[in-house]
Amino acid sequence: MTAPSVIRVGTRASRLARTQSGHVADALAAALGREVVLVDVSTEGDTSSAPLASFGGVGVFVSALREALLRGEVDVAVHSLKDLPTAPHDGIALAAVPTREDPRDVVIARDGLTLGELPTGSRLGTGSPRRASQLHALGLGFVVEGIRGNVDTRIRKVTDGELDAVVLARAGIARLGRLDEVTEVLDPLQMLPAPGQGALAVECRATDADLVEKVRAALDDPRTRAAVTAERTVLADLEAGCSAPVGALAEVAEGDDGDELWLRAVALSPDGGLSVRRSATGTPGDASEVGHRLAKEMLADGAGSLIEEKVS
Ligand SMILES: NCc1[nH]cc(CCC(=O)O)c1CC(=O)O
Repeated sequence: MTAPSVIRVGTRASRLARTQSGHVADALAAALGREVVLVDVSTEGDTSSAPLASFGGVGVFVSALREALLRGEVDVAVHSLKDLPTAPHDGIALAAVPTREDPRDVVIARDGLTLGELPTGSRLGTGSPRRASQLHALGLGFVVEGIRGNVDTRIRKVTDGELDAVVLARAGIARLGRLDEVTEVLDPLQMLPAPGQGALAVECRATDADLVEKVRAALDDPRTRAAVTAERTVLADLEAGCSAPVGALAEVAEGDDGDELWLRAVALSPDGGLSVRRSATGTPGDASEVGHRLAKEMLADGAGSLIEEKVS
């Protein structure tokens, strides 16, 4: 028998992606006792500063890594789970969903301010329609400006005085070691995170059954997997029925009869003036069923028409 070969972990080249992939690589090396190396895979999303929507949305970050995986250039691909399209990809297995970071969004504002302390007319940066509509929904008269670029670039817009605040995922800030700059952690009651936020997706070629099994055994957290399954099921069903911004968060907690899953979701009109907000409970084993049930209820309650209700 030949010695086990090196495991190549593909990563985007941004500091956040390299940090995330580095953690996964270290954990794999420790669990499997194999040599693991990081391989940079550059994507159009990293090299272009054009609006994401103009070249296929956040899916561009994912597809370059998946292509490298399918071409056999890398053996494992690490993504931010919230960037993954909801439809499964042929030939790609979601080998592991590691334990999630805190999924909440945070504010980094000038002068240590919170959202409630920022004056009317403050300029807030976010490229996310979900964050923009939930910020508008607070009714505080914020001016929301579209921004993109990596996390460090976004924070610099506040430091440079170009913006009063930015809203970002706490998980990314934590992974970059910049939590001390956070001025407020947003309660999901006001700002429901993106489905899958704070979680990673570790993918392998589906044909690599042995590696899929080893990666799963080493890194998968069934509670996180159940939570993100529920969230992404809501997103997929709502995407099919409406194109409004969607937030969703599932939490798994120990109950009297085993683990319980609690799912909350919101769909909003772009100006935040209208929203459908619902919750549902079930068990982690029924994660998809809970998601389907909640989405069905939201669509029945008008989530599908939010986008048309846009007020000029
Ligand atoms: N939108 C891009 C993106 N994809 C994943 C993260 C952060 C890490 C995560 O949510 O897992 C970010 C930055 C952000 O939204 O602040």
